[in-house]
Amino acid sequence: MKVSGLSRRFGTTAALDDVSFSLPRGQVLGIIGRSGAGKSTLIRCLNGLERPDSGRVEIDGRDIAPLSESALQAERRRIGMIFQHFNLLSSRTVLDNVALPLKLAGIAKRERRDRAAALLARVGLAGHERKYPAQLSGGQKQRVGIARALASDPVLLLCDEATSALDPETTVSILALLRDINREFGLTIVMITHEMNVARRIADRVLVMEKGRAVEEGPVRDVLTAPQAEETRVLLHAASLGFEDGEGI
Ligand SMILES: Nc1ncnc2c1ncn2[C@@H]1O[C@H](COP(=O)(O)OP(=O)(O)OP(=O)(O)O)[C@@H](O)[C@H]1O
Repeated sequence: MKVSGLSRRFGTTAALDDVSFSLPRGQVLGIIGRSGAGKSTLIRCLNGLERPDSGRVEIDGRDIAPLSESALQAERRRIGMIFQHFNLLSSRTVLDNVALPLKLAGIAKRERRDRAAALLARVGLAGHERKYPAQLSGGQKQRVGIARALASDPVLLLCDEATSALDPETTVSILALLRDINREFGLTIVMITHEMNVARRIADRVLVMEKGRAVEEGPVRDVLTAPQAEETRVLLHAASLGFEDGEGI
């Protein structure tokens, strides 16, 4: 994936200001920044929900920024997404939640049920197929979210604060699952988080955002051990104090 010169303004606010980075296929990128830094706007540009004012978003060599709405919809099928609050359909069973993207893609019932069941087994939820989301723990709900995101066989998985609603132990198990899936499927993952410790556990590379700008980008080890930007040092300091709610620092 390659992002170049991405900018997006809302009135006088530069939510994204000339952001560029690239990520080799199969790697995990952690995007870190405080509240308001531009992380959500960036991830929305990566899945085409937000149109940038300028710049390119190349996924598998194709710029998605200028695509028509219908072309974008097709492109979005290759991009999986998981969310902080899971976004599951409460009136559908776990199996149906995972099978839904396959239904929308026109896959026959038998096949989509088989594939959904296999994905649920892969994320550790065999035996839970007929339950409803309300009967699951937060970590189990996120496992359903991950299975659903994988259903359409994506080339890119976007994670929007995917562990922020989970307790520390569950966070560790979800990050481990995402790391396993990254390795097993060679899936490229972009994860936005306000927690340095989340990036530390899973990312190959880290991008630090501040006020719409990418102030630092590099291999996770370099960024953690020899931070170049003041904002990176502030975020690392907050993490070392075990105090990572971006509102407070
Ligand atoms: N639709 C919008 N209309 C107006 N301003 C917006 C809009 N979306 C984002 N902004 C502004 O752009 C800036 C970046 O917001 P963004 O939500 O991308 O940051 P963030 O890093 O994701 O923050 P958080 O961690 O709180 O979600 C903020 O100043 C925000 O107020």
